[in-house]
Amino acid sequence: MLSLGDPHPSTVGALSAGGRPRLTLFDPLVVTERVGRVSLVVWTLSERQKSRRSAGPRWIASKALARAFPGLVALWIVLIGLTGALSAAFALLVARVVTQLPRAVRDGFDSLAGNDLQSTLAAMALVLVADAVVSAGRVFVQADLYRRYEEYLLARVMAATLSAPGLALFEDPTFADRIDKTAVLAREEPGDLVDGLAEKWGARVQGLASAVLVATVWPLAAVLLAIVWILVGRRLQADYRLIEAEGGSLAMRRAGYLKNIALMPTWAKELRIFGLAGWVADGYRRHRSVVIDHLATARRVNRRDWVLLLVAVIASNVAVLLWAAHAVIDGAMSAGAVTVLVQGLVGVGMLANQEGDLLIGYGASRVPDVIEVENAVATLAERPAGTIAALGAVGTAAGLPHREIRLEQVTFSYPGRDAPVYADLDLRIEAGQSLAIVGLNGAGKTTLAKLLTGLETPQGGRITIDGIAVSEIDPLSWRRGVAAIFQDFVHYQLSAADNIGFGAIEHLHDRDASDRIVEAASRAGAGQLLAELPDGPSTPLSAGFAGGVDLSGGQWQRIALARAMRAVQAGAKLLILDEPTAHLDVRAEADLYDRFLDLTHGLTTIVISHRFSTVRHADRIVVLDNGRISEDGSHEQLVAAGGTYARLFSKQAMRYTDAERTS
Ligand SMILES: Nc1ncnc2c1ncn2[C@@H]1O[C@H](COP(=O)(O)OP(=O)(O)OP(=O)(O)O)[C@@H](O)[C@H]1O
Repeated sequence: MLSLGDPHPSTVGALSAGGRPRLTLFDPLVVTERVGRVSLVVWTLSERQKSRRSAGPRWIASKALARAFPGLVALWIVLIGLTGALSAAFALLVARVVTQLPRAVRDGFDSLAGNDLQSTLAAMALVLVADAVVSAGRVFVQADLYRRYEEYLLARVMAATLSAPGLALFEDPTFADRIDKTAVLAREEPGDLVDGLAEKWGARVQGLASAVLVATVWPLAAVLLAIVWILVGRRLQADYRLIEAEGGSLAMRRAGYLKNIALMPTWAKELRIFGLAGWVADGYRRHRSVVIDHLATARRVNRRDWVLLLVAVIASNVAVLLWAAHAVIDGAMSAGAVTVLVQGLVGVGMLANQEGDLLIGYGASRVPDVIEVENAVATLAERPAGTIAALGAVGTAAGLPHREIRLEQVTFSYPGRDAPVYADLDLRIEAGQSLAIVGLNGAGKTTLAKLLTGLETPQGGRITIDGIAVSEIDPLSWRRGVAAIFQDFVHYQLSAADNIGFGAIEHLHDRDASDRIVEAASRAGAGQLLAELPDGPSTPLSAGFAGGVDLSGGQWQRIALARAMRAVQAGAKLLILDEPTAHLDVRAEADLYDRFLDLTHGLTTIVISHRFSTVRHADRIVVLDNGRISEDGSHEQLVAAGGTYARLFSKQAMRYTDAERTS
């Protein structure tokens, strides 16, 4: 234990039995402290209550960090603690030098006092070396923890969102918001939590070490200063958290969204055409200013507290210094004790440091959402018992359907929507046949495709494939047997080969993969397109990449069809195409359908389309109207029936004839 020479007896002597300074000069402060004590306690409790309410994410994130890397976190805490201890030790040694130096100068450096001084200087050198080593270790461990924590969290985010078995999670407004937030995490720096914690706890340890220094001279002063600075810190923290709680973070998100609109090339066309640039810039400024206003409001609302706290800080520091000066004049306090006291006074203010809090809040803000999404995914992923039994010894859905797909009394509503898309829908789709689904916008055509692929689960009734309920089939196994291209298919900013090869990802690196991709492309009418790309199938499909090209809507559609064809090559037996020819010109569409029967021979195909030139090729057509099947039959049968189909068909046919006449 390092001692300070002999400041203590005199210091202790400066205190009365009750621990109160005997100097009457400080009585007003003590009185003020007593008068204010009750209100300060009440205020502290209410602040604690407030901060506890918003401390959730911080606590959850810190717990996640500690659980993920217990060893590294323990080492990091020890190093932070050591930094504080070493700085306190250094301050004590400085005070010791101040005490020993005059005696050593008086008696000479070979004297006993000189030897004492030399030992103290050697100890200081040791502390400095130890501090350098500990600080370097801390920086290293912290950087490592930062990187590992980010990787760990991003892996959790990706695992959680990617393992969601269907779309239910994305379509539930509560979870859609959460998923949005977790996705944002990938672009942020969640590791800031580590830096924030280091900053916050580093400051606390330093402040505490300084308070201990003050306490070695005057314990009551240490307690008083610590309380005042902690209250200042709490006020600062409450102000920052007020911004978060009262819409500051929402405004930040909105500002971030507008910033993305302004900077993303995909938005560039609309921004210019509709003249939205000014609106975006204004909105961005407005939302940013909300954050600043919140801060200003918080400061205004708490002005009285701030004045009180400032007075308390100044008064307590001045009081302690005056008391020290008085004690020195009285000869009751040594130079060493004064040195310790002054160093402690400066450092104890670190207890109010809240810089880390913002970083912690920033780094931790999304973690509860990640956990919520994980929990929701885990609940959704629980499959009913009997999955394997239902599929028999094979245990796979590949190759199905052999017989039929059947929807029995299917009821389905989207979360947050009152009206069901389907109520008691019955439909039997014969295996090996082509079925076209038509209907007005919003009739439920795409929803049907989502239900058949198991992306959505009906709330009532059941969907069976050869008698096995889709809900009982492993979704991965089922989807491997389905080739589906939705209206909003993904334009992967990757090579054309990857865009097509993703139809059978498990064969992407097969030796004959390139040949199969070229074959799938030519079956989908994209052979020439592929051949004309600057670098053939290896060409990136985005001008944003070196050597890349942008495709037209129709060209993208051919690539998507080629992707479906690649899945069919790999064994998919159900082909679902949602508006497959919407972007194709009339000739390309006719060309595709000339070969369509050939391409889809033996497959169960479901085509959703508004184009009757596409639809009429199907073996069977059903008309969806308000979630019900209103007409069912072949093109000829439905035209002859003279219902909705016939009416819509003749309207479209007339439009085409008019268009042909005028062209
Ligand atoms: N994710 C969703 N969340 C809530 N409602 C949805 C969602 N997707 C679709 N809907 C609603 O469900 C109904 C059926 O939509 P669906 O996309 O199946 O229609 P559609 O017949 O394919 O329409 P379109 O011809 O315009 O593509 C519509 O009323 C639509 O607003």
